[in-house]
Amino acid sequence: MSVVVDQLVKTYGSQHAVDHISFRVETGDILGFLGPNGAGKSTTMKIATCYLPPTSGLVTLNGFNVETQPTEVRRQVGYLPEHNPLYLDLYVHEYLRFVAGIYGLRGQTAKKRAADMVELTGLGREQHKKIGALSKGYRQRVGLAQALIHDPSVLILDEPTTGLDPNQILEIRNLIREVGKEKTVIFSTHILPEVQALCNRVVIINRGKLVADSPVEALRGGSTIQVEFEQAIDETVLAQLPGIRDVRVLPRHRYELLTEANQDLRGAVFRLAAERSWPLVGLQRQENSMEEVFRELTAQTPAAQPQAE
Ligand SMILES: Nc1ncnc2c1ncn2[C@@H]1O[C@H](COP(=O)(O)OP(=O)(O)OP(=O)(O)O)[C@@H](O)[C@H]1O
Repeated sequence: MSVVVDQLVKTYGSQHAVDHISFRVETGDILGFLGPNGAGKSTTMKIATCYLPPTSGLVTLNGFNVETQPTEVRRQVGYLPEHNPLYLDLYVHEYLRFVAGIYGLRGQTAKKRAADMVELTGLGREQHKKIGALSKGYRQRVGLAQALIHDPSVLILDEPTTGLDPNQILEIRNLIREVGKEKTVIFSTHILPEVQALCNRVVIINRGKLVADSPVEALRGGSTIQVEFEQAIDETVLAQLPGIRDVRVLPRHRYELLTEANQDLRGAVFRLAAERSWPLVGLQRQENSMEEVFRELTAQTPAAQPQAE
C-alpha cells in the first residue's frame, strides 16, 4: 500500500504550481505535507485524489494510476478538501448515507457504516442536527467521516485542523493518529508542532518544488555548527565525525554541520582541526527548531522582475 508521486508537474498558464515533485508514502506512514501559502500542496492533493489532471508525471495509489484508473483510485482514497463542501440542508446521518451510496453501499450496510463513522469521529451528540447547524469543528468531523466512509486505505487531508479550537484540534489529531495506525495518511498543515506530534515523515515543497523529504526526526531539534577555516578543507572528513548528519559547503571556506539533537560537537571539530592542522578561524553552534528549518528551506527568493522595454 503506497502513494507514489513521480516527477509530477501541474501548470496553470505559465505558472508551474507543481514542478517535478517526486516522493513516496508507505502504509503506516503519517506524512506531513508542508509548504508556505501557494506552494502547491492543495494542487498535489487534488491530483492524487483525481480532482485535477496532472500536466505531466505520474501519481499512483496502491499501484493504480490517477489518470488512467480513476475509479480504482477513488476506491482507495478518502479525501478531505481544504474547503470541504457539505450539503448544509442534510442531516448528518442523511449526508453520510448519501456519500456511502456514492461508493455503492446501500440499505442497512450504508446505515451501519454511517453509524460507525459517527461513532469513530465523535459526532454522536450532534448526529441528529442538520449540517448547517454544526460548529466548524463538527463540520470538520463530518468531512472526516465522509472521507472514511468507504474504508479507504489512503487518507488525504488538506489542512484538517485549520480554524478549530485547541480542544477540537487535539481531538482531530487523536483521530488522525488512530486512523493512521492502519492507513496511509497524508495531511497538509501550517502548524509545525502538529507535524511533530503526529507524523513520522515530512515532505516540504516551496513554489512547486520539493525542498525536503525526510523522517520528522531529521527536521526536529538538531543543531548546526558553523565552522570557518582559512582555506578549503576536505569536508568528507568532517562528515565522518560521529553525530554529524550532513555537511553543507558554504562560500569562503565555511561549512555548516547538521548534528543530531542534544549533541555539541564543537570540541570534536576543534580536535579534528588541530589533528589535521586545519587553520580554524570560527566555530559557532546554533540549536535548530523545526520552524527554523522550515523557514530556511522555504525562504522566498524574490521573483525575477520583468525588464522594462
Ligand atoms: N485553478 C487555478 N488557476 C490558476 N492558478 C491556480 C489555480 N489553483 C491554484 N493555482 C495557483 O497554484 C499555486 C499553488 O496553489 P495551491 O492551492 O496548490 O497552494 P497551497 O500550497 O495549497 O497553498 P495554501 O497553503 O495557501 O493552501 C498558487 O500560486 C495558486 O495561485
